[in-house]
Amino acid sequence: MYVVVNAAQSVDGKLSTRRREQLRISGEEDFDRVDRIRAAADAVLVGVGTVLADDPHLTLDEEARRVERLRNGRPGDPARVVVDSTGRTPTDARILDDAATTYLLVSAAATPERREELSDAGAEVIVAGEERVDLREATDALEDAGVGRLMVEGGGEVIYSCFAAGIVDELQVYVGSLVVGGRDAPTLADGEGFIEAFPRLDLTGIERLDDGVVLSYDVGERS
Ligand SMILES: NC(=O)c1ccc[n+]([C@@H]2O[C@H](COP(=O)([O-])OP(=O)(O)OC[C@H]3O[C@@H](n4cnc5c(N)ncnc54)[C@H](O)[C@@H]3O)[C@@H](O)[C@H]2O)c1
Ligand SMILES: Nc1nc(=O)c(N)c(NC[C@H](O)[C@H](O)[C@H](O)COP(=O)(O)O)[nH]1
Repeated sequence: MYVVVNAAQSVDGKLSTRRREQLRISGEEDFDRVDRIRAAADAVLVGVGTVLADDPHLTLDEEARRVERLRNGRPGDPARVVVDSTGRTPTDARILDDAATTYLLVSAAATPERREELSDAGAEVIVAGEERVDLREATDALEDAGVGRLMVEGGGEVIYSCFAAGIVDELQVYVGSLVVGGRDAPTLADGEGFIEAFPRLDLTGIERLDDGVVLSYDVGERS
């Protein structure tokens, strides 16, 4: 499976404010770029923290659907995926509407009753891991379900875990021209943090978009 991570951050590396409210960092041109990455993916993944904070829909806008998906010969929207150990995704979350298939990656910590409620709400529930979701096992299961290209849209906890699991091939970061600050505001990679063997990146592109810049990287070995 090929995994591309995309996020928008402030110049000081924050994905949102310390209140974890959705913050518009991207401009129109950057949201169009995000749509193109979504369109090229078989599935778009977020953490349950993002679902609870933003209630995202994760579908394509009309233009991207028309131009990108049909051109790739794959009409419709990519699947949506939530990393959600205990199944905290609300059954009325926008991500569980019938606009596209939605996989909920839970762990053994999600009760059978909760798994059933989420299946009844329309989710395809995949169990991987004991406490937290085991991302390697879960992405293998997604690959078996036909997901060859996965876009990870955040948030910071999940992006860190994807790097820690060694599953990221490419990173695209939009750096918006603002300072958010706050030691408790989510950053591009939260989690425990690396203290040795850091993921090393090869810078493959720099592009000015709106008032900010898109940095593109291929992900190399940890060292
Ligand atoms: N600017 C952007 O591009 C962007 C993108 C997405 C989210 N956001 C923002 O990020 C914030 C949410 O990010 P977050 O870091 O709180 O949450 P997150 O979306 O990264 O979800 C993290 C949660 O997922 C669950 N989880 C289960 N297994 C896990 C595993 N193996 N690794 C990591 N998490 C696992 C845990 O409950 C954990 O708390 C919101 O404020 C949202 O607006 C910004
Ligand atoms: N690229 C990008 N720039 C931003 O300025 C911003 N705030 C996000 N945030 C990503 C987060 O995951 C959002 O929840 C989804 O972008 C919402 O997706 P929908 O529009 O509901 O499909 N992403």
